[in-house]
Amino acid sequence: MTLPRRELAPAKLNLTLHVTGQRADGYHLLDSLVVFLQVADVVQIDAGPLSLALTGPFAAGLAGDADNLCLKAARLAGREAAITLEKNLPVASGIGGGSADAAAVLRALGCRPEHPETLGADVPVCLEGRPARMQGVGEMLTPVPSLPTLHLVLVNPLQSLSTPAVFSAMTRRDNPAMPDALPEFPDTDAVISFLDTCRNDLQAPAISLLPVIADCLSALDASGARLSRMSGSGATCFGIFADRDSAERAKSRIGAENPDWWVVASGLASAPATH
Ligand SMILES: C[C@@](CO)(OP(=O)(O)O)[C@H](O)COP(=O)(O)OP(=O)(O)OC[C@H]1O[C@@H](n2ccc(N)nc2=O)[C@H](O)[C@@H]1O
Ligand SMILES: Nc1ncnc2c1ncn2[C@@H]1O[C@H](COP(=O)(O)OP(=O)(O)O)[C@@H](O)[C@H]1O
Repeated sequence: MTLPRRELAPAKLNLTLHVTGQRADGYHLLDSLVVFLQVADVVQIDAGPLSLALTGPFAAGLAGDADNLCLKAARLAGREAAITLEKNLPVASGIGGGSADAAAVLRALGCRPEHPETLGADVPVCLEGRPARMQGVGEMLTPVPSLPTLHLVLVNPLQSLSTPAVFSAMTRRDNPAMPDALPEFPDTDAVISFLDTCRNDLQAPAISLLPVIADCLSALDASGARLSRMSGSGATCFGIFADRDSAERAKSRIGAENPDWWVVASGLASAPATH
């Protein structure tokens, strides 16, 4: 391994998130179409004893403590590493930043642990870094038909929401799964037609706890999104736009009208080079 080594930690987006049941241990069974975005944290690994330095706009949202998922990942890999994390993604926001960071550290260290899910339910899918259907509690991954270029805008109100609290606020836990076979996605219309038949079952409970999420979705709709939805347990919402220009215009408009929100335009990430 040549050092320093730099690895992107792309944001994870749940285009769909069906909650289909609950295990005896309380964890919920999911059926989710997951993609990865160009917007990303960045992990750098240098030689040295295990340490973590934080930079970037959301560094202050994280204590650089032993619980950081970057350090947990290096410990799981059994490796010493001086890690620098550029934190560009808002923390605890439904786009898997912590899981993405852990996966990026494992990729940078060339480590494929047997049980990456011990770091978090989203770590296995982030380690793959490719669009996937994610089932079980995150451990069952199936590759999905290739996706067209998507023009997305992400909106987060920068108010925190606890993942366990959102799961607890669900009124129904045995919702229908996605169809057994996913369709082909030749273009954006095909993606949107399919997504229109799907849901994020955590969206309504998240809005009941944090009503501003409904305002994020309305802002995306009012700015021309062809589809808007929440990702993960929130609070980040995404809109799919017809082309790059309309996505950029929507980003500028929503950002100008809501200066306290995090608003970015992003396409899909390419799959990680190192694997
Ligand atoms: C909901 C999802 C969907 O992709 O995304 P995020 O909102 O985190 O981005 C993930 O499954 C989250 O995965 P992750 O963030 O790794 O969850 P964990 O830290 O393992 O779990 C946090 C807590 O959420 C609840 N939890 C989580 C996952 C799951 N399938 N069922 C649950 O009930 C449990 O109470 C658990 O203790
Ligand atoms: N490197 C990290 N980046 C983000 N969160 C982290 C990290 N390490 C630990 N955490 C903790 O993990 C939790 C989940 O954060 P994150 O993965 O960003 O959100 P989500 O699971 O909603 O997608 C947060 O409460 C945070 O304190």
